[in-house]
Amino acid sequence: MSIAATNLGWSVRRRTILDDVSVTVAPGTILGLLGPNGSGKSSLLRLLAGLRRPDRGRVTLDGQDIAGMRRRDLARRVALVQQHAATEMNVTVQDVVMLGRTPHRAPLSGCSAADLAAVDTALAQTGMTDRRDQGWQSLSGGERQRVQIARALAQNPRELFLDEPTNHLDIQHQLELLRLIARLGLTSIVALHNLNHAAMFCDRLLVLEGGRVVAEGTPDQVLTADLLADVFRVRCDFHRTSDGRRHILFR
Ligand SMILES: Nc1ncnc2c1ncn2[C@@H]1O[C@H](COP(=O)(O)OP(=O)(O)OP(=O)(O)O)[C@@H](O)[C@H]1O
Repeated sequence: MSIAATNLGWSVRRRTILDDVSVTVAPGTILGLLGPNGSGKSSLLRLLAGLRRPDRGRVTLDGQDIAGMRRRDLARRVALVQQHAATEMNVTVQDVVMLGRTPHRAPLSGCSAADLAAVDTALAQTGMTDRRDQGWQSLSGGERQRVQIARALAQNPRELFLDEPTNHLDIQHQLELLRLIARLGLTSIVALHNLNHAAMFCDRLLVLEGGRVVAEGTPDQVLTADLLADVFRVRCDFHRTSDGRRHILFR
């Protein structure tokens, strides 16, 4: 297993946000994290990326507990794109993407050829090459989202965690981004609200409700009429896409 979490629990001021959550993701596969608003998806991603310590349970990377890893070592292999990632300073797109190289650079050293090459590749992968000199503040919401993803890719992660990465993107860019994530072949965990995109692009799905895991498995196993009614409070029919994927038709 590349990443595994066992029996994670996290509470804030005696309110339980995550309760007994276990997750494993096989190397090179995509796990879709689903659940209604407030079910704990972002909180779980932050625990998995080591930004918060769980109160109970542990997260391991290739069997090593991340609690014992140096922050820099963790940042060299795990990248998290959070919702509403903001940068207040007056910086260019290239500057933001270069931030992804921080864990790979020696303190106070300049950019190496490898740093510049990684930034070029990340800009190209996200279709932002021709915006590299544009100011961050002047970008649209969708463009900012793509730049944040470029920053994560410049980090050269082996594990990539994305919190609703398709927010703000038009449909073409939503699909392009999900195709890109699938092509990268990284171990990815992606919180998504679009259940059909989850069925199209994820190898496995994990559904949270009230901070607990209520379903886990392949899209066909998880996206059932009963689960959609119980957890998401919607009624639906199903259809198969030409490539055999489950497609939900909401009533
Ligand atoms: N630092 C915090 N302090 C207090 N409550 C928090 C904190 N972080 C998260 N919560 C609460 O935990 C619950 C889960 O939040 P989280 O953001 O993880 O949900 P989510 O599934 O990502 O939601 P959404 O789909 O709306 O983005 C929410 O009720 C939220 O208010």
